[in-house]
Amino acid sequence: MAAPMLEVMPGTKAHCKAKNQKSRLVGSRNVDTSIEQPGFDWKAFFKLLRPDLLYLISAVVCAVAAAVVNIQIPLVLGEIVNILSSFTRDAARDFIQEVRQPAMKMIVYYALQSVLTCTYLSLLATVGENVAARMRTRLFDSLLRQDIEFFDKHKTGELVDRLTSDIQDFKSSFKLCISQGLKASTQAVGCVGSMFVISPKLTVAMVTILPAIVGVGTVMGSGLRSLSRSAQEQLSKSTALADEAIGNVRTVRAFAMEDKENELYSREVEMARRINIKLGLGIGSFQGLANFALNGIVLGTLFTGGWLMSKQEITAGNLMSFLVASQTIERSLAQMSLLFGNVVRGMSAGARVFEFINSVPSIPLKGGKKIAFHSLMGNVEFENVSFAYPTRSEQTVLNDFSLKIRSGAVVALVGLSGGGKSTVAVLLERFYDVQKGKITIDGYDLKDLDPTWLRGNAVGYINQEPVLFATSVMENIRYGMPEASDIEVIEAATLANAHDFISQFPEGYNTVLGERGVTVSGGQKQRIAIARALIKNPSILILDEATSALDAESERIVQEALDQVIKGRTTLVIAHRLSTIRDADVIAVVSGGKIVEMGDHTSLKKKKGLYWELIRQQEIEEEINEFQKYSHF
Ligand SMILES: Nc1ncnc2c1ncn2[C@@H]1O[C@H](COP(=O)(O)OP(=O)(O)OP(=O)(O)O)[C@@H](O)[C@H]1O
Repeated sequence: MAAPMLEVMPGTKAHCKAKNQKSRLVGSRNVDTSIEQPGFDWKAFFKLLRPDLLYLISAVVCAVAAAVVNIQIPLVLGEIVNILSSFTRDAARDFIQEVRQPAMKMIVYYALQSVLTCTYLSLLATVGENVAARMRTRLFDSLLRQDIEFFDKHKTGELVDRLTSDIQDFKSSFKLCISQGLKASTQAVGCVGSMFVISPKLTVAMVTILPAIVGVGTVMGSGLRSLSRSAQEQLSKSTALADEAIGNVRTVRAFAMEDKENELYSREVEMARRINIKLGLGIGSFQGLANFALNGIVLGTLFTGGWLMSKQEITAGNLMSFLVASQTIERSLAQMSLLFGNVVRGMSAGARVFEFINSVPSIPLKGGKKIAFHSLMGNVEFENVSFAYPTRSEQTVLNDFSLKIRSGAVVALVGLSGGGKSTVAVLLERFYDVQKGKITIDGYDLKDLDPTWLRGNAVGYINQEPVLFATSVMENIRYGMPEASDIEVIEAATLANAHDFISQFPEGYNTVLGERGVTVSGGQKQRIAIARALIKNPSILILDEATSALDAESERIVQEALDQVIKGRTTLVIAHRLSTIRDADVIAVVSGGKIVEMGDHTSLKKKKGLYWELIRQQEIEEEINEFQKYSHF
């Protein structure tokens, strides 16, 4: 019977657009500022700072000392002005003689100030770099220890952003805070003190208006802080998007999605731009208002000071000193207001970094029982396991799932897509903990076994798309057992049917693979991955669709390698192509998170159940493939 045909007229466009066309960004497009932001963890920060405490204290002392010297300068300046003005009345005295002492004092202060500035800046640079490096390594360490669930929730770009720009922001804000903030605040306080000595009346008049200015500043500040957080979140989002597109550039190219990706990225960047402009306007207004207030103070000082001078209460030199001191305060406060935006940014960046540093995974990497190699039999059992992925807790993937794999047996899991086969594999690796029931190896609950031992020694995992690293073939295989010798690497490669093709590379085992191993074919990549899993000599092997991404010839070669390596090991094979599992001791058919049929190939085929259906389906697919292959003749 002829298949019904869809007639397409020339020039007709098929419109199959979804009603609400969505992108891969849906659900994460808007910055939700209502989400509670983490507070800055001072305790964790001081812990990081502790090794450099001596440097920091020295830097603080030098910064404060430089500020104190700065406070002295207006006083000496006042002294000089008083001498100068006395010469307008009585010019017969020796000017050099009288001005020498305050001038020398001034030179010493200037020299001291530059030495102190150089010292505290160098010390601060050291402390800043040390703290940032410590922060980076702690954060990276903490990220690598997080549950797999954590990586389901966070995008790679977002995490990389915390490692790079957040730490950079925090470091520069920290350095500025000490170098400029501390210096400026000491100067401001010190100058207020010396102004009080010069003229209490004038100082009191000036200081009374300060609380109002500080109050307005605080209110504006808290608004700017939350805006700054939103800006950073949004920027992380756009970085995550770019990271995903660049990291998967082949898929982007294959679907000709460059323009679409660019459009998506531009949209996110546009949002970041808008928030940042808003933030810039906020910081600008803040600084503008601060400048206005400070200039008002200068004018007020001149006015009040002039009035006091007219009443002979202060001298011209005193007013000069007062003005220079008030200008130093002005400069300091202006510096502090400039610093403000930076500190806001730095604090929220730091809070975000500490949030991840402090995040404790529910499955620790280490701790628990290790079964000695010679007594590890490899009996695996799933006992009434129920499981839902934490990010989708409402969807039960495994429902009262039970499966027993005796030591050395090859058990194949087959079934419809989405039935939960790969989930069985990731649970055996303990990437997630089950919510009900238990999984045991040789009778030990997986939760009582050391996870590092489990993944590093007991279980070998090979999946459909193994990821290799951008290093040599030798190092990629050694990744399975870092202490392995070159000979052991070659032995593993030989067992995995990989030695011959590796030897044919001009640089053999030293050939460097591209990022994620893009410079080798799928079949070669798979065999290197098999060697990498084999080198740790695991007792239990999981082959998750290990050959399904390969063409027929590569599949045959890789299958040959796998046949070799599964011998004597408990093996869980997850497969779509039923032809690859004909040698399995037991075939378990999974559907709806349960095993619905179990037996060997012949018995299952006789039952005419789901397995039989799958075989029929595959035969039909193979027929269609064959037909398509030759249809062009
Ligand atoms: N990390 C995850 N977070 C949330 N849900 C997931 C996750 N991984 C898989 N799922 C969901 O769990 C269900 C089972 O997926 P699983 O990968 O185990 O199926 P499968 O039988 O191996 O399918 P296939 O044969 O297509 O690989 C699916 O509905 C899938 O969408």
